Amino acid sequence: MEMSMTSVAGTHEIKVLGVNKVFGDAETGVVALKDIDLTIQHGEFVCLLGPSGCGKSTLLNAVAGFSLPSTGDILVKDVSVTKPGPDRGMVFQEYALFPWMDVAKNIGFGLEIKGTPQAEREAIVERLMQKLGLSDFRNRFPKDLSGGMRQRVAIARVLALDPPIMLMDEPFGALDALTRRSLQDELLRIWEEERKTIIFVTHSIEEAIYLGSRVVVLTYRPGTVKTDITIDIPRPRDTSSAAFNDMKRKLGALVMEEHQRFSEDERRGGTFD
Ligand SMILES: Nc1ncnc2c1ncn2[C@@H]1O[C@H](COP(=O)(O)OP(=O)(O)OP(=O)(O)O)[C@@H](O)[C@H]1O
Repeated sequence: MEMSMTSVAGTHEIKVLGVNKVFGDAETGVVALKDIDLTIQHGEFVCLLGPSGCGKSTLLNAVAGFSLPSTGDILVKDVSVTKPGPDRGMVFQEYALFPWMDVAKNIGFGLEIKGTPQAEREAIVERLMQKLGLSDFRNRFPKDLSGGMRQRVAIARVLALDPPIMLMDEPFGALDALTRRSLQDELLRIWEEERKTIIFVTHSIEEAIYLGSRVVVLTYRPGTVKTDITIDIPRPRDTSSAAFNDMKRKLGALVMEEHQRFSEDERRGGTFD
């Protein structure tokens, strides 16, 4: 499968402007994010990378509108984010499926709430089940699915609402290596076909380089932008190529610096959790 690097860049979609986030008291609280500025264009695949506690989820949740910045602003298409909205779909690591609904119902649930007519709803669910290889599992319940299948359902459920922006918080973190790679490939295919803007949180340097058109490395507390780098390795990316490994070394050194700060904090019995 030939994949090009071309995304429909040009129009900015998300602007993070001087964002700070403090949990707790302004004086004594945890500064999770400090002076974050980012502009993300339509069609970019941005990976947020960094060790535990550097504020990746905090930043993603702020873009999602789940937890707003203490100061600064986040704009989506020039409109300030104040709450979650249908333009931003979130996929979590923990699947977040409804255990009492089968696969087809889980995928169609958001459409049902939205009042999409049944015939249209069924057509969308059908298309997504085919796209994600779920057709044979349509009547299964989440408890009878593997982790990889559950995550496919979670992705299909977000895609059903067709948000231009997908926010993904370590969605493949709990999967084994082979399942993870096949879901990464499916996500890339969907990104290409559906022209989504994706912000994807990961701990994994290899995953960030494999997926991202851009990788943003955050520093360990307070979370600031340490590096913001375009990944222009041609797709499909060969993880054993020299270019891939050069990038891995470069980003690995940067992430390691932050990981050491995290470890020192941990040794001091630090305040992280
Ligand atoms: N609700 C909260 N109350 C207090 N502190 C919080 C809260 N949420 C996050 N933090 C703190 O903010 C910092 C950033 O947390 P965040 O979860 O965003 O990091 P992360 O990079 O996503 O880490 P991980 O990869 O472990 O999820 C951490 O030090 C964390 O302890």
